[in-house]
Amino acid sequence: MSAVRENGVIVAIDGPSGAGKSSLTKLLAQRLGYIHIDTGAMFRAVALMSKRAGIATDDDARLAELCRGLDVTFVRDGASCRVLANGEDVSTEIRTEEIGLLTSAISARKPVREALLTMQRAMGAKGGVILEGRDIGTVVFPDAEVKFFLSASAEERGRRRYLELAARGDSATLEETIAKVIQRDKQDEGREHAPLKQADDALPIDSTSLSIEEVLSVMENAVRERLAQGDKG
Ligand SMILES: Nc1ncnc2c1ncn2[C@@H]1O[C@H](COP(=O)(O)OP(=O)(O)O)[C@@H](O)[C@H]1O
Ligand SMILES: Nc1ccn([C@H]2C[C@H](O)[C@@H](COP(=O)(O)OP(=O)(O)O)O2)c(=O)n1
Repeated sequence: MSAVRENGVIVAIDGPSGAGKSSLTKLLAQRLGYIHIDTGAMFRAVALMSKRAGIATDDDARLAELCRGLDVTFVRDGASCRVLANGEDVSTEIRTEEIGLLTSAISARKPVREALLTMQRAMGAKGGVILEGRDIGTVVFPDAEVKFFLSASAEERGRRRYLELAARGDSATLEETIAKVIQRDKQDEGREHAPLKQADDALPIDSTSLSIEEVLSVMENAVRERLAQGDKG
């Protein structure tokens, strides 16, 4: 394991859709005073911009060009965090189910992964960060000091998404939502470049029957233990 970096350790949180990555990353970052990097939001921003530009999901040349001209940044807004694509606040627009599925397809393309990999490494290099995504512990920061692989059953993840959608007034059924979660798992696990998979040295957490508080406590303890080891780790 590498020594603790300038601003603290790097924490990697990977796992499938609906496992609780975003919620836990946000809470853990608050507890530790760390920066939260939602890499899914970065891929979502690319997907949104590609849709607006009418780029086909397999047009690697145009996707590469799009990524070259795209700057994705995060700005804090009270307790929440806004996502800016070339300065435009796209936080709400990137969160639809349609963009979620498109993102899953776009994020399988090599030029998109390469462009965002460079951005993510630059954002996290000094430590004091938590990155959440699919390939943080395996590809982006294989030397991250603390790695979690957060999962839950597809039924439970679908149920959580369904509740979120219903609260937003969306009419999707529970069955449809579970089916979409399973479809996204297949796409994310089956792709050639940086597929979703658990790093060998990640701590697996199955949140199916754990509360958010319980998961947070496991994660916080693991990070604090690593910090207490300091440079000896
Ligand atoms: N352990 C948990 N128990 C119950 N609900 C949870 C748990 N973890 C997350 N949730 C809820 O599930 C939904 C999806 O969580 P989210 O953090 O967006 O997952 P991900 O980022 O992995 O897709 C949210 O509504 C969140 O509040
Ligand atoms: N590091 C990452 C993060 C997300 N992705 C892809 C795979 C996912 O299907 C989409 C959307 O990810 P996001 O984390 O925003 O999705 P959920 O909130 O888990 O539903 O992006 C990726 O390939 N690599």
